[in-house]
Amino acid sequence: MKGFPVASETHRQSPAELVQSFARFLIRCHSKDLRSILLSQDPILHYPLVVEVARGGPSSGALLFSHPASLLPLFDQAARLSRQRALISHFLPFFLYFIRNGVVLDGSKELAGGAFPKDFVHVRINVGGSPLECPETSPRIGRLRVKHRGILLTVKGTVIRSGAVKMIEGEREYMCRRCKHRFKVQPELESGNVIRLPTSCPSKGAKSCDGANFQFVENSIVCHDYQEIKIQESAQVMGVGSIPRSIPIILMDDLVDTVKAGDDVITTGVLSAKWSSDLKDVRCDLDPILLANHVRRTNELKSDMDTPDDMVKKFEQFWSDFSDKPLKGRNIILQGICPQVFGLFTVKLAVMLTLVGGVQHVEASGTKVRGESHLLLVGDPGTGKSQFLKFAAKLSNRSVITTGLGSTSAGLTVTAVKDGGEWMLEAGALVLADGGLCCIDEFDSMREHDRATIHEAMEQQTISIAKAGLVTTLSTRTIVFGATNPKGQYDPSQPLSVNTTLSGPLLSRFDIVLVLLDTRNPEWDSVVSSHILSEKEEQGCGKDEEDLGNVWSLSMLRRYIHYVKGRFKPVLTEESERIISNYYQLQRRSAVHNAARTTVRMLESLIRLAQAHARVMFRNEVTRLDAITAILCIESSMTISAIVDNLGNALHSNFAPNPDEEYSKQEALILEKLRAVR
Ligand SMILES: Nc1ncnc2c1ncn2[C@@H]1O[C@H](COP(=O)(O)OP(=O)(O)OP(=O)(O)O)[C@@H](O)[C@H]1O
Ligand SMILES: [Zn+2]
Repeated sequence: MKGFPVASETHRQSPAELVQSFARFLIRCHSKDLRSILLSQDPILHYPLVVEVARGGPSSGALLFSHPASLLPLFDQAARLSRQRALISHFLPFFLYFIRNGVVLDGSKELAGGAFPKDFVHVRINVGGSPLECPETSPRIGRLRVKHRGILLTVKGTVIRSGAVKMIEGEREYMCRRCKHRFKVQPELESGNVIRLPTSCPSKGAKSCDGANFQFVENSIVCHDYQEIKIQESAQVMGVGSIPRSIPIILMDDLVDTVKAGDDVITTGVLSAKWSSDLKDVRCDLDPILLANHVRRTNELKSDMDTPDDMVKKFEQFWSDFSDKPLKGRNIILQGICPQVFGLFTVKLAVMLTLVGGVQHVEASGTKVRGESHLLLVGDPGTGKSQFLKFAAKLSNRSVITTGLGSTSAGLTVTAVKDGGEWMLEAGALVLADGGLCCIDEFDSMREHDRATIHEAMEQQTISIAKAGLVTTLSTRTIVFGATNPKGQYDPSQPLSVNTTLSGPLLSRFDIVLVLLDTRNPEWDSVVSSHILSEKEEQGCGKDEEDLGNVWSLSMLRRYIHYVKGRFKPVLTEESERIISNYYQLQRRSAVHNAARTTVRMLESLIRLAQAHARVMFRNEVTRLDAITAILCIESSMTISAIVDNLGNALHSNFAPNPDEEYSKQEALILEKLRAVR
């Protein structure tokens, strides 16, 4: 950062000199920001002035890192001073004009040129990409220790709780009754923002005054907007078995209400401590708390997986090798899903289509139709459901694994909790998985309060809440992958809402519902047992991870899913549109159709699944193949009366030796049935 006062200089300078050198730096490197603050209309708003440490050498940040508490207020003072200077340099032309034309300024608040003086400018330090982003200054939350107290730190995490925005007193002025010396007092964070008066007069005049009687100066209170949030380190960056730690953070002024529960944030601030609330017979502790100087939301930056060009070329080469047998190519990719589980082709296809998803769009009426698909596995014990949940979580760049009860008091959606006497909103699994995948085992064990909110969360992808004075709407653009056991012995003659404790409307939110019935099929059992005993994975994992001819590795699958989701926005061809609409009409007409399932929601599911299949096939166009495959997925979903009756139990579905030939037979069958719809 050219012109930024470096450590050696600043150690020798007095605070006043420091303010001057900071002001010179701000005018030199941030005059545009200062000018835009000047020209903003609202004179009492708090304005952030973001300073990028990355544009300066390590020494410039080092001082700020070690003495933030003393330097940051000087930096704010410098911002005000530099704003005044910018104010002057901005108005010089106007002043000269007024003088030349004898115009007298009436001293009104609005100065010439539409600028207003601003008293609240806060310098925000962005350490992104700078040497201050090293482990010592950017430790994991679980690694914060006493040695970090008082230094400028940067921590990453997900907002799990957010409190109400309040107002606190930031400063009061008093006057010594004896020597009339005026001084300001700030609240003590450690004792819950209590303002304590000094025991004796703090004046440093020639004659020391030992006055202890002070008078409050009217209208000298400076208030600040104030909000407490809590962030938790992402479980994904930790090793298995470690517990994600959390830390409360204080947001003030322009930082309040800038983040919501579920957001991924990078926060720079000063680590301090606060006495825990004094409860009877409970030892008081000093709880760490971070006083935020700058908060960056990183939700949009979530996908940190860029696909290098040589990888894209490999994918393109793979598909040109399989141009004549596309489904053979597709099945090689699918065999990389949960390779330790033998067969279950239908489940692996459904998992892939769910993770890839369709294209979100907004209808003419303005309603947003979600692009994310949801998948539910209903199966007997020991059919591999949890294996798929865990594997799917590893395939997503953001995922939360939980049970229907939820792993925190917030459950699956969101709840209001009392924390240190404060009401705060606590984010549940669906909010924490926003933009990613939420795997929910024992899905039917969901608590009542979640059953009501999960409908909105899965379809509108938002959760509106108004509890304890906290009113907000949180986003849940989350893929839901649920697993549950049937209630007692599965009865194929009964609808799913009877075989599970899940209501029709909730089941209709799932694009695919697969039932894995353990029908004790002897030859299937022998195949699976020899597979498990031989410890070999289906067709063995490719020796060379990069060789796409073998079964794909987990990291290759992750890259592929991330890449096709970002690159392709598949559009339906006329033929695929006609096939999907004919199938939908056929289902609507079928005598035993399941009303809860054959709704417009099923049509949207078909479109999403067909788009997802087009993406898996590396295409930007939804063809007949994709439409028919989407129909076959819905047909295997035991929640409707299938028109193709030989699809059989998803648990015993295996990979066909010649999938392209197998598919042509199924396609002929489906098209035959659809011909009847005219
Ligand atoms: N088709 C299969 N091939 C290989 N292993 C299998 C297959 N089906 C199940 N298993 C094995 O059976 C064990 C049980 O699987 P898992 O725990 O996923 O079952 P589940 O359906 O989640 O059971 P529950 O409903 O009780 O949680 C796992 O070790 C899994 O690898
Ligand atoms: Zn005094």
